[in-house]
Amino acid sequence: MKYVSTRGLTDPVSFNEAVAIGLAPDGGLFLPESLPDISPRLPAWKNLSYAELCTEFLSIFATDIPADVLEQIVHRSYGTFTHPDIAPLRKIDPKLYVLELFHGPTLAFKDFALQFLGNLYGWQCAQKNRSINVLGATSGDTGAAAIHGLLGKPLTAIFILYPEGRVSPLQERQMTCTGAANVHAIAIDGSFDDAQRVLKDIFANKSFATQHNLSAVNSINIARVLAQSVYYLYAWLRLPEADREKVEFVVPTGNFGNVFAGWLLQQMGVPILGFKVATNRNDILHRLFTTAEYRSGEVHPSLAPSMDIQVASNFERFLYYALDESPTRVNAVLAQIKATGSYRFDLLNKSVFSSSAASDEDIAALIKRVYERYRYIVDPHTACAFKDLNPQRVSVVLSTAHPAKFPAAIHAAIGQEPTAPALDELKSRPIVKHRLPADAEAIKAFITQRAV
Ligand SMILES: Cc1ncc(COP(=O)(O)O)c(C=O)c1O
Ligand SMILES: N[C@@H](CCOP(=O)(O)O)C(=O)O
Repeated sequence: MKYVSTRGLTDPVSFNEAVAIGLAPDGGLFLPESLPDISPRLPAWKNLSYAELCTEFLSIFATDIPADVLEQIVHRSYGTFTHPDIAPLRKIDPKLYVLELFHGPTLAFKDFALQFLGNLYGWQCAQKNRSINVLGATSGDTGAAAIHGLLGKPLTAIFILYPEGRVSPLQERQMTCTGAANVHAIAIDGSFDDAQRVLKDIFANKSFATQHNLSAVNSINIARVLAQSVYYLYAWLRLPEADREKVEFVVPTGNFGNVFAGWLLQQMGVPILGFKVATNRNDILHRLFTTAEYRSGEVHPSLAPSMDIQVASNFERFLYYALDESPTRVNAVLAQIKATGSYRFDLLNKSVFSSSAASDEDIAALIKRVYERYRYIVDPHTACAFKDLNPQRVSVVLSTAHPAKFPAAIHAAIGQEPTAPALDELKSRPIVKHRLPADAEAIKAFITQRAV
């Protein structure tokens, strides 16, 4: 299987290369050169464990990794999860399920792909006997999960950019209290969008990226997306047949990586009826799916900080398919958005997406309502997904983070503070972080001094 860039100016590369480079040299995002039809395999996959299913699924894409190596990497990655089902699917109402994605080491859905990616990078480094410098941007959870995926790996340094004051205190502690010398948490002045823009600028500087063997942990990396597709598949296989036919996955959305991973699976023949994009007050994608106009705006802090995003990087991947896999058309649309800040699409009637946007007031009310109705505590991101559920469908809400990561918002809504031992132990550790401007030159100078 080869991987092509959404912008069409990069020669196709193998899975290992696409993972190692992260962002395509032409600034585009890698995608499989063609999507397989996996529908004939579904019956045989029904009773597989999470790790077995993941190995089967990824072996279709990671064709340049030996089968036994892939199997070991996958089993090691999900061995760190605390729930035996890895991604338990809980039925909380006749037409409502919650897919719990927070049983990994950092208590957020990012662990699914980043435990895998960390072990994959470890194998690549050992194979080639070379070091890598991993660069990521985070609004809270990717950074923590990437750091914990790479912690203790030899030949590796990790640089994570996050917006100062705009991640939850415990998310910040997960990134800054590791005590590891190869972890560099960099608080920048600005928003997550600023951090992501700087990151893309740095990756676009080919000589710098090559000189330092820069690798990406954000969902610009195709390994992230494919590893995240697996939990949709796992959940779909566990639904009763009658529910499968009506299922809509409801996905708290920021950078569009999570929901895109599910949509991609549908393109491979898994009969999923729809996807609901649940945003917070930063509702660019909700406006897009309701008005067909993409218009970027300013980012506003919210009670669901990891979704405080206006420039959703994986939207480019969706665009590629929506524009008939034509890089020329993708480039033209991106150029118009860059020049004018907006674009009107005529493609949305083809789409299976619906959407919602939750204000901070909504989030607090939804946490309370879900607790009162189901005795179930959801974190502020997951709460967004409970807004305006479609009564005609069976909803599977993706629970993207453990509520203990956001104790203040939960306490304000229901008067309780959920806890988790992994977070409690961080509270007494010293914070080590660096403050830098959201400026590519400043970050590059910092990386140059500390790269391995
Ligand atoms: C807890 C949580 N929920 C939802 C999201 C949004 O996911 P995505 O950026 O893949 O759309 C994030 C950030 O990625 C997150 O950390
Ligand atoms: N919400 C994310 C933002 C980065 O998203 P990614 O999926 O591209 O890594 C975060 O928690 O950092």
